[in-house]
Parts: sequence; C-alpha cells; structure tokens
Amino acid sequence: MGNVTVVGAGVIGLSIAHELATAGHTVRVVADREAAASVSGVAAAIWFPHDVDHSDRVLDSAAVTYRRLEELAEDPRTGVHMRPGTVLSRRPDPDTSWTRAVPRTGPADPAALPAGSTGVRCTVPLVETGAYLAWLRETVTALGVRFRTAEVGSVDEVLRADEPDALVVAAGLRSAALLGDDDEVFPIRGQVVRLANPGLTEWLTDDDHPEGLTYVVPRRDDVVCGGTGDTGSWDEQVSPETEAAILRRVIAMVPELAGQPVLSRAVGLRPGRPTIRLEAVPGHDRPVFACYGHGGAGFTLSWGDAARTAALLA
Ligand SMILES: Cc1cc2nc3c(=O)[nH]c(=O)nc-3n(C[C@H](O)[C@H](O)[C@H](O)COP(=O)(O)OP(=O)(O)OC[C@H]3O[C@@H](n4cnc5c(N)ncnc54)[C@H](O)[C@@H]3O)c2cc1C
Repeated sequence: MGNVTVVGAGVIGLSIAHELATAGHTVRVVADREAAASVSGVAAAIWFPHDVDHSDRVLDSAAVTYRRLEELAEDPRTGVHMRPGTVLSRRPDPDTSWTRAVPRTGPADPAALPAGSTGVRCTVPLVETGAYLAWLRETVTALGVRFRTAEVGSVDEVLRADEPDALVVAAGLRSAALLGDDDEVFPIRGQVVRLANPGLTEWLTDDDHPEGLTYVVPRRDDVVCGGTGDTGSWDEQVSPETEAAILRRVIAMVPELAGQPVLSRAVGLRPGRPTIRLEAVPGHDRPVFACYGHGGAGFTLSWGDAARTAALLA
C-alpha cells in the first residue's frame, strides 16, 4: 500500500482511482477538467468496443466491464441501464468477435434492416454519462480519494510536486504529451447532436453506413445521435453541415426522430492509439504506469482496464 497519484479524472482515471482506493492505496487525482467537461462527458455511452482493436486482452476487459456495469445497473443512482439494441453491419464478413464478451446475442430480423445488411441483437449497458460520472466521483470521494485541480506539464513535475510512491497517467489524448515517449496517439473526432426523446428505448449502431458512422442512443431525457469518426482531426468546433448530415441519416433510419427539438450538441476527441497503452513506463525515479488510448471504448473497457492497472501496481 502506498500513496498513488492518478493524472486524469475522466472515466479511466476515476475507475482506476476506485480500484486503487479499494485495494488500500491512498489516492490523489490531479486533473485540469472534471469528467463531465472531458471527452468522457461527450460519449453516448453504450457498451461496445468501438475504435479499439478486438484482441483477446481488449475483449477480456470488455467482458469484465460488461459484468460490472450490469451489476451497477441494479442501483438506479449509478445512471447505468441495460438496454436492447442492434449492431448493424454492411460487410460481407462482419467482425463479430466482440460477441464473446456479451452473454446473449442473436441475429436481427433482416426485414427490419436496410437491404444488404445484417445485424446482431443484444442487450448491453447504457451509461448515462452525467449521472454516472457524478456517481463515480462521489463514490471515490467516499473511499477517501482526494482531488487537485491543476494543469500539469509532465510526469516528472507531478512526481516532484506530490512525491507519490507511484503515479498513473490516465489523461486520455494528452497522456502522450505528459510522458514524452509516445508518438502513436491520435484524435478521432466525434460529433453528436442530442434530440428530445420521443419515447425510444432501443439503440442502433451502423458503422458501415455509406455516408458515415451512424448511431442512435436513446437515454432517459434525450437521444444521442451521431456521428463522425474523423481520424487525425483536432477540430473541436461543432460543424452545422455535419450536424445536418447526421440528422438526415438518423431520421432516415429512425423516422420517429423527425421534428424532435435539438437539446444540445457536442464534439469530443476520442483518444486513438493502435493499441491501448497499459504498462509500466521506465525511466522515472519512481514507478510510473500508463493507461490510455481507449478510442471509442473508454466506458466499455473502464472497469477491466482499471483492475489491470491496479494489478500492475500490486
Ligand atoms: C462522440 C463520442 C461518443 C463516444 N461513445 C462511446 C460509447 O458509446 N462507449 C464508450 O465506451 N466510449 C465512447 N466514447 C469514447 C470515450 O468517451 C473515451 O474513450 C473516454 O472518455 C476516454 O476517457 P479518458 O478518461 O481516457 O479521457 P478523458 O475523458 O479525455 O479524460 C482525460 C482527463 O485527463 C485530464 N488531463 C489530461 N491532460 C492533463 C494535463 N496535462 N494536466 C492535468 N489534467 C490533464 C483531463 O482534465 C481529464 O480529467 C465516445 C467518445 C466520443 C467523443
């Protein structure tokens, strides 16, 4: 047991803080933005390993997270709900490797799908990000985790300031700049528009839509409609043209959305990386660990990767 500083208060940093505090460490989280104001606050967020490789390691973490979120869904305060939906594919050889992380899946009725597509039906956790991130922060605070609001320039700066026994970098897209030894991280720009919910409960994702990534994720008070997956774009401005195109696509697929008022809109830069970095980082005078690069799957992998990070420290 020791003092551990976690840099990052997004879904990854908070989940790691939870697992470390539960294991008996004294934990401090340093971040310049709260989770709701980070990429984690923009996510849809359904359980699905999107924009990450589907290696055994990733799918194992996804399975662990599925089970944990399913348990949390029993407590309404967490903002997690189990929701049925469809993963649509327009490829002749769809990648269904992810289905092994989901307890029950089945084929979608072809008559309900666009011509030439196939679909997998399943029930997965839906995370209402506002409620969930607030609950997670409250829960870790109750476990004794302390927070410091600051922008930090480097890992060594934090090691000098906080003098922890160990440090974890969970700073999403900006982790590479803090460590200075990684040139593999890139942004994957995601734009969403949130509409009033006309009573929808089922989600739908259509990654291969010929006009661009398309998804509809109904939550309690709105429907998150997306999206984009612009690799390499650092543009954080909402594009009205992109929004109009998203609305055309989602209304064509879910006509009930026509005429629903726009409640809010957002852009987030997903932390892309060919593979998630989850390892000890050499070259510092105290143990430093990295956990970042979760692409479009930070919520989907959060508990599994937090447990792995805690195991590295142990
Ligand atoms: C449109 C969109 C839809 C998505 N949908 C889903 C989905 O359905 N399911 C899913 O699983 N995932 C989804 N994601 C992906 C998910 O949001 C990310 O993978 C996840 O939020 C990454 O979390 P993180 O904690 O690594 O990073 P972030 O949420 O970006 O948090 C980073 C933290 O580090 C801190 N930080 C960074 N640099 C510094 C610094 N120099 N000094 C101090 N603090 C620093 C920040 O303040 C912040 O607290 C979506 C993303 C987008 C954009």
